[in-house]
Amino acid sequence: MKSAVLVFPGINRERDMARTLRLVSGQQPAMVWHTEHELPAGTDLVVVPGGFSYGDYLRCGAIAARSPIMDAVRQFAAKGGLVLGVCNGFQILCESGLLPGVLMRNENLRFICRDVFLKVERSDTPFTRGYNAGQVVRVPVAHGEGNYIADGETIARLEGEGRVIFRYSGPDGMIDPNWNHNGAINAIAGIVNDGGNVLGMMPHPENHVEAEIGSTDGRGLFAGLAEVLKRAA
Ligand SMILES: NC(=O)CC[C@H](N)C(=O)O
Repeated sequence: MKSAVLVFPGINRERDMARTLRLVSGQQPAMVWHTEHELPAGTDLVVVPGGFSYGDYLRCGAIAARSPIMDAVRQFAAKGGLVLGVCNGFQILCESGLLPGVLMRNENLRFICRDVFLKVERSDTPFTRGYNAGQVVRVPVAHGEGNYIADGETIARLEGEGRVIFRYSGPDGMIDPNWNHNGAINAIAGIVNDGGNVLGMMPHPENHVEAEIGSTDGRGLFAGLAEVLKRAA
């Protein structure tokens, strides 16, 4: 698995992501600075990590989305390359037009940092092969702007085409406003683009991959990706 982790000023989760990618795939990812115009040759997975790019000024991810490297990511994605965006990475993918919709301030206007439950809606994507459809996983969130929204037509299309991959749920998989900590429409926690090769999600699966840290529930996402890419190689 030849992965590339993008790095922008203010990003702070890139090392957590790189560590997880190395742990699960055995291969060290390339760290790619935002001013680069090209991805390393042979890249088969681009990861846009979490953090506070440009101090969240304007709107989370809005400035990073205009970085030179994002043109290369757009070209990579247009050819079917796999792109994963986590938290600020999800915000950057929305702001760069790679995913529809936008992440607004959390409904309670507070920064929320805690574990949440996620229902995995589909297991037949390259990102969720390590899970079963309907499985509930526990992963952390840490965001101030995780409240996903899009216009009605876009939401209907995402739902109709099965592109909502993760939803905030209760531990039993129940979708209920009480478990939707940020107020996202339809409890949406993660979506894919129309090609199914770009995934954005607010929670941080990279932080729950080791039993010593309390949970390995995030591991399935990376293990599934590593398996898909090993098979393709
Ligand atoms: N952990 C993160 O990536 C946070 C994203 C963004 N800075 C927010 O607060 O919403």
